[in-house]
Amino acid sequence: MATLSSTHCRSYSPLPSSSCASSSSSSCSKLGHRQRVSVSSVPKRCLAAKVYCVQSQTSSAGRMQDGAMATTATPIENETPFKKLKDGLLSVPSSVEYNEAVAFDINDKEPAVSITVVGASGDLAKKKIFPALFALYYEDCLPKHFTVYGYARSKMTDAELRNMVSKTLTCRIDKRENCSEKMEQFLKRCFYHSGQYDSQENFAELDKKLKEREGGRVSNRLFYLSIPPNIFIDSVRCASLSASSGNGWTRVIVEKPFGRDSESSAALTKALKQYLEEDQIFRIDHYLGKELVENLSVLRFSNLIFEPLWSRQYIRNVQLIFSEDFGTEGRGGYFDNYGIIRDIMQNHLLQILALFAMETPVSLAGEDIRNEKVKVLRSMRPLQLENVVVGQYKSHIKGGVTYPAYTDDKTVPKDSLTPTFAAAALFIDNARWDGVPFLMKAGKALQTKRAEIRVQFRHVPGNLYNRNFGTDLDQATNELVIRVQPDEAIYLKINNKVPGLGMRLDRSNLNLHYAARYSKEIPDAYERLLLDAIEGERRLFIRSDELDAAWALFTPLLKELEEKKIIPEYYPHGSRGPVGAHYLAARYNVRWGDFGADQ
Ligand SMILES: NC(=O)C1=CN([C@@H]2O[C@H](COP(=O)(O)OP(=O)(O)OC[C@H]3O[C@@H](n4cnc5c(N)ncnc54)[C@H](OP(=O)(O)O)[C@@H]3O)[C@@H](O)[C@H]2O)C=CC1
Ligand SMILES: O=C1O[C@H](COP(=O)(O)O)[C@@H](O)[C@H](O)[C@H]1O
Repeated sequence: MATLSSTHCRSYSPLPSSSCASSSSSSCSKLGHRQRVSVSSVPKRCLAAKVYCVQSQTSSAGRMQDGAMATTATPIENETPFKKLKDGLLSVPSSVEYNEAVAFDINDKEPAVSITVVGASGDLAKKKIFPALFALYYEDCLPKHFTVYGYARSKMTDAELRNMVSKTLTCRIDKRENCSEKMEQFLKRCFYHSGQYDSQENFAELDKKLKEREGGRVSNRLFYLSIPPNIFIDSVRCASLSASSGNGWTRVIVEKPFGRDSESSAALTKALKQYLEEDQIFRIDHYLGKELVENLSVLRFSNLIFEPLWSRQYIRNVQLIFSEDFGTEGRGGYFDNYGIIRDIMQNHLLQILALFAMETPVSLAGEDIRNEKVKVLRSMRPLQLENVVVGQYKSHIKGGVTYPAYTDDKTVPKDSLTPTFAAAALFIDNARWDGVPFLMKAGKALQTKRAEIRVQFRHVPGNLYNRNFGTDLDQATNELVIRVQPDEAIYLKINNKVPGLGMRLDRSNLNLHYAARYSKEIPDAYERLLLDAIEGERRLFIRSDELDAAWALFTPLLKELEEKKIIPEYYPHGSRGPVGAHYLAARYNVRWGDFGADQ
């Protein structure tokens, strides 16, 4: 089994030492019990600093610890339940079914990493989390001594979990060489424990099993809360009190929704912080793990040609577009309580906007980037009802097929007014973006599936070629399109002379089409984010003050929509969405870029 090397999975340079050291020291001071130590086995991104925090065994009861590594760890052979053999290897009790890694070398002091997927029987776990873990394993990106535990109420044996996981492991790795062998090896590292989410006793049983697998090593534990939000707190409480690591770090990935509004989000954060420090909470927004979203900063800050144009001086408007060509199928129950604004705009699109519009961070360190994101979010105007259009899809018959209405879903009330579509104009009141409309559009059951950022530039002043464009000068402005998905691409629409003796201009694309340019597959967002959480890299996770700022923008609007019972504009399933979105854009002299003839 390959170990996690600093260059294998990722080849970016480690963070500057100051960034790691500063984040470590802040968590040290907060807990009070921690001391700083140097250790040899460190996450890759902190190689330069090698500074960790250690929490003594007498730390505040029930609180999980992060950044902790045992300083004077009891020698492994004293703690391990495994029997010592010659050559320094340990054998495993026969009841333990494990792969080659069971033969622990006592000289190998690499920590164990236990990943517990809470809600392992659910949709997200099957669809995204297990496949992402497998892909990381396939790429040799998981730590040497890792174990995956599924935890949920459903009764399942280890074998049944493995069967479930193998059936749903439909990931990008599928067609690769040795996939089935690798899968077999991976599945041997997967186990299951059935328990209630509010039972300390059940989590204590899990803890016991984790300890067996960890074999007396320093244990680092990652809990992924892949469960409905109403059971987040119970699970965190029980995991914290009964199954947090005694000598390593403990981190918790929390899935959205992080509340429904400012109040409920603050209450959730407060409740989580009874058991966790902020730096142990990894609030996931999987859009931040998408390749082209990750690339936004590279595009802006490492190319001279973009950053100087990145302001009101040259940019007319920015469009953030999300559309899906299917409805809420199967998730209507969840969706009806949230709607498209909370499901997509307040998180995914707003996060992209923040990365797009933030000022240059001091460094690439997670806290520096998150500081800039918070600043730009706090410079934004809360959304106004008159700047928003909401819609809901209705049934539509096409080619003899009937596509259902949103309210045809049995888990959705017949009279639901929940928006499945929304368009909004947002504004950032700072020097860089004053007056520039940021238009967002998100919808389900539309004509296409896409997520993209469109940047429309201003007209060329005194353009010598104006007459070649006819009257529609707007058609002649440059547009930069960052196509997040599908078929990732970055292209810039330019005016170009059509070859020939005459002088005819057309619109052509300078096109960076990922599939054509890069032979390497694009990893799934969950792979990147899981690896980040294991490595303690928080850059792509949402900090609580960011979350507060995000909710502050949307909460007044959401309340008004609900209190006034605003009726959505109905649009046919599979259409381009409500026409109201065009009127909204037109009010700001904008045309949606995704509807042009040459999108
Ligand atoms: N599915 C998706 O595509 C996405 C999901 N999310 C978020 O991820 C989290 C998990 O989503 P998903 O997997 O779809 O959720 P599920 O509804 O599939 O729930 C996950 C598991 O939680 C348990 N569970 C479900 N409902 C309850 C309940 N009322 N009380 C106690 N346990 C319950 C079930 O396990 P058991 O009965 O075995 O205990 C279930 O298998 C949610 O917060 C969701 O909002 C975020 C983005 C996308
Ligand atoms: O968070 C969510 O995202 C998905 C879309 O994710 P994608 O990676 O497939 O684009 C969306 O379908 C879902 O409603 C929402 O909760």
